Amino acid sequence: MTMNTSQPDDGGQAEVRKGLAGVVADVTAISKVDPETNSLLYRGYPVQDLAATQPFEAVAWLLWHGELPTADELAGLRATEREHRALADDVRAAIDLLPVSAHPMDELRTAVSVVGAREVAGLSALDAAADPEETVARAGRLFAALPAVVAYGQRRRRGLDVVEARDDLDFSANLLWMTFGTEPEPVVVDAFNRSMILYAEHSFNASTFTARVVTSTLADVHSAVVAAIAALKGPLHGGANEAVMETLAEIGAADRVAAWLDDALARKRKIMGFGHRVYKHGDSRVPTMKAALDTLVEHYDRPDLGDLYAALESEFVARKGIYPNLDYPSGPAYHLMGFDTATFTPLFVAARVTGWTAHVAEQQAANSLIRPLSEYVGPARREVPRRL
Ligand SMILES: CC(=O)SCCNC(=O)CCNC(=O)[C@H](O)C(C)(C)COP(=O)(O)OP(=O)(O)OC[C@H]1O[C@@H](n2cnc3c(N)ncnc32)[C@H](O)[C@@H]1OP(=O)(O)O
Ligand SMILES: O=C([O-])CC(=O)C(=O)O
Repeated sequence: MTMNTSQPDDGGQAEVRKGLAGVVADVTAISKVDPETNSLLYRGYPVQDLAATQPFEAVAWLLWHGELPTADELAGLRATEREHRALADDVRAAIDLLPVSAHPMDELRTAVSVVGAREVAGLSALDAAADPEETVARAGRLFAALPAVVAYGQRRRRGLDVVEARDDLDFSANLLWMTFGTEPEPVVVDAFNRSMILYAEHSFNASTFTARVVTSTLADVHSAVVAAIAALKGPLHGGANEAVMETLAEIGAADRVAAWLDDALARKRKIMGFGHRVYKHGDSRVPTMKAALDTLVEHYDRPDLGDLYAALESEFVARKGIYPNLDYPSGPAYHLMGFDTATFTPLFVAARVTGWTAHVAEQQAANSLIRPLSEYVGPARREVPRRL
């Protein structure tokens, strides 16, 4: 039999790329991650410049439409966002069926399922898929609805009532308001807005790729987002921002870092918030988020947390040459803002839903079913034994 490298099941000649590492799976015009120049561009714009100058809503529009919005377009997006901010009764009822101890990522996954079922009720699966334009319209409504779910989750765990959305606040300030029920301070809103922009998009990461795989079967955008949330929950991906805070709490103080690391590395523990599949010399977004964290450390007068952060970073980088990723500064930043640790990854969802849905629309516009091959390594063909 002729060996054929494109048919690995036939002869084991294919190169297997474990974890698809280094594989270019498709083209995208949404973002460019360049580990060589340590840069990240959204539709051509450096992310740190967007974080310094734009409201998150404008970046959402940029990801969906390819250009920054005009004043009218931004006003239109903001009007839609405000219109769909309230916690819907069916979403609240579904969350209330879950145990209060449920992880908020599970609440969020459930909430998106409920919204999705409502959005496409009465449509066949084929019609539910929709076109990129309708997908972006649905994405706008979902983006607007998620902050109420995140806020309700944290408040429900704390035994507190829902706080109604406020029309006079932008996306970031309103999310903080609905979570804490207090007037958000501008310095906190600014740090939070930057975090949303930095988290919004990162090419073919695991959750975005998951969303594209689901989309490639012609499933609808809410199905793709449910799957993406599931992928993001894992601590090797979005769940790392929670794990960072657990690590910092476990260490406790800067002077305990060296001994803690001796033990953790001896036990081959992964140090959460460090390392990245693409960036091997540092994450392009960390300096911007670290600057936001520094502002919060000063604002809340928590130099102890700043010292602990710096000590773990310098000790781990010195020992392993592995650098922090975005989750490392985001975890303590969200902690200082007052979010429960379990709420951190849902905040990531509130941001990344923009990137995911931009990818869903891009996949729909030039679709091909995503279905790689595998190299079979199980038993050779054999006869089924006769029943005794
Ligand atoms: C928003 C995001 O999703 S960013 C990523 C968030 N995830 C984390 O912070 C979790 C911790 N980090 C990791 O687990 C990894 O760095 C990943 C999964 C992010 C990237 O992994 P990969 O590119 O597959 O690198 P891989 O896991 O093969 O690591 C290469 C080597 O560095 C080590 N390494 C990588 N990251 C870490 C870490 N955080 N702590 C300890 N060792 C690490 C690995 O153990 C491996 O060592 P080995 O060659 O001796 O076996
Ligand atoms: O790109 C990745 O592999 C992980 C990710 O989503 C990010 O860093 O924002």
